[in-house]
Amino acid sequence: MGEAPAFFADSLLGDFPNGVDLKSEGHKTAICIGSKIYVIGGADHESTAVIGVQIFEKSSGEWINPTVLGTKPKVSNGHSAVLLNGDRILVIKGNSKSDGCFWFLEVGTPFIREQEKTHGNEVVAWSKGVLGNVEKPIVISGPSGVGKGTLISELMKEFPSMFGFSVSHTTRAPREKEQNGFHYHFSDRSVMEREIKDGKFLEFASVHGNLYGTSVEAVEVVADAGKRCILDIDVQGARSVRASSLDAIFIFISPPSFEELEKRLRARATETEEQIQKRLRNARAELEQGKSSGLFDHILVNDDLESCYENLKNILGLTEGVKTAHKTYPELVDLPVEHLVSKIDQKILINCGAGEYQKASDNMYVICLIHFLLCTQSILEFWHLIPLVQVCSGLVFAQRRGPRTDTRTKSICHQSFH
Ligand SMILES: Nc1ncnc2c1ncn2[C@@H]1O[C@H](COP(=O)(O)OP(=O)(O)OP(=O)(O)O)[C@@H](O)[C@H]1O
Ligand SMILES: Nc1nc2c(ncn2[C@@H]2O[C@H](COP(=O)(O)O)[C@@H](O)[C@H]2O)c(=O)[nH]1
Repeated sequence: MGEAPAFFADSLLGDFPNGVDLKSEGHKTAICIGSKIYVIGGADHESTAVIGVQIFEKSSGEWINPTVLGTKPKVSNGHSAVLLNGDRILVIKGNSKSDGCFWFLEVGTPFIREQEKTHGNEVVAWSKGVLGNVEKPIVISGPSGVGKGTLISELMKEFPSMFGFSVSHTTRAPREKEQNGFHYHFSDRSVMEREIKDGKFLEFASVHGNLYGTSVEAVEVVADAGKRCILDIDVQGARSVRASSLDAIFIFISPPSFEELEKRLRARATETEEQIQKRLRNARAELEQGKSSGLFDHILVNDDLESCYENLKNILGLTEGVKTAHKTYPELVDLPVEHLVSKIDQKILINCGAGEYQKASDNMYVICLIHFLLCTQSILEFWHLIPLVQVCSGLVFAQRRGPRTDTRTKSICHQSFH
């Protein structure tokens, strides 16, 4: 439990407007959700370089230091906060460029509740907002044993509130530590065949003698959680997704050599010798298709795990200093520390105040909150355009980050497979 001055706690027990700026406390903001008050600002209890979060429990009068997941925003000399949908807080840092000032603090979503079970403590999660980018799902393919799952785990560990894994269905038997509903939905062949006929799957394929498939629901569950979806599927599945309406980024993971692939598959010790032979035979075909089909936007060679992971983050625009491609919206603006924020439906109005020779509207911005949608680009453009009609200067905002890449622009990081 944390400590706070008694007069501060007393002021939180009274009525106050959500998002109130507690200037006397060093520009902390307070957001009340049920019996909890989230106080944002000041230094984090672990590092003075990042914005801190504390929870004041009104019923007991206690302060809680939550487990804070995700990349935390650096401290600033002022911010505003507005509650979205009861379980997410939008934090707007003042005195910073508009591409670095929008942050989400997730506080009561299903993801957070799940994490609280694991941590046995209150949990909150930060994620950075990005202007004008639509987050496409990420399809990761490559031969068995190349390290797809390892790379995806790294990504989920570093950005827990940003990405969600699409849990596939399979008819293969579970491995020792695999959990139904988490690693896969393990299914009987007859049941899965019927569900395929019923149109339940976005894609499916027979892989190494078993059926594997991505249900539409698996992708929707991730989208509903406001996260960017990651699919770990084979090349046949990637081709089907490419042909579907799901607009995704396609990444092929290649091994440094065939010998290394075999070594990894054997060292994992999850397959019988017969299965290993089958997977290696299929790997040759997958490597050919991965290199030649023009299906993949990016090919990454997973030689050294750390550098491959860095390359993956570069592609996804997650490395500091990397510019994401094709940012079409809008020009960057400097948001002052003093600004007023209000929320109307899915739009956030930011009033930065008028200068001496300006109209009030000259310094008004509108953010349209766009969640990742399982739909075509044109519908997203439509969403973009609606708020721009009525405002003087358009700031369009997509929750969570992700580069807008040219589809089929091929980048090959590291050396190609030999
Ligand atoms: N760069 C690397 N260097 C050495 N070992 C690695 C590297 N990347 C992953 N591994 C190891 O290789 C093995 C296979 O990795 P992983 O299970 O992630 O492969 P995969 O592509 O997901 O396989 P599958 O398609 O069968 O699920 C694991 O034991 C993992 O620890
Ligand atoms: N087409 C699909 N392929 C999938 C799906 N889920 C996993 N996979 C691929 O299967 C192999 C083997 O996986 P393993 O867990 O048995 O080692 C691997 O290449 C996966 O990418 C899916 O839903 N559709």
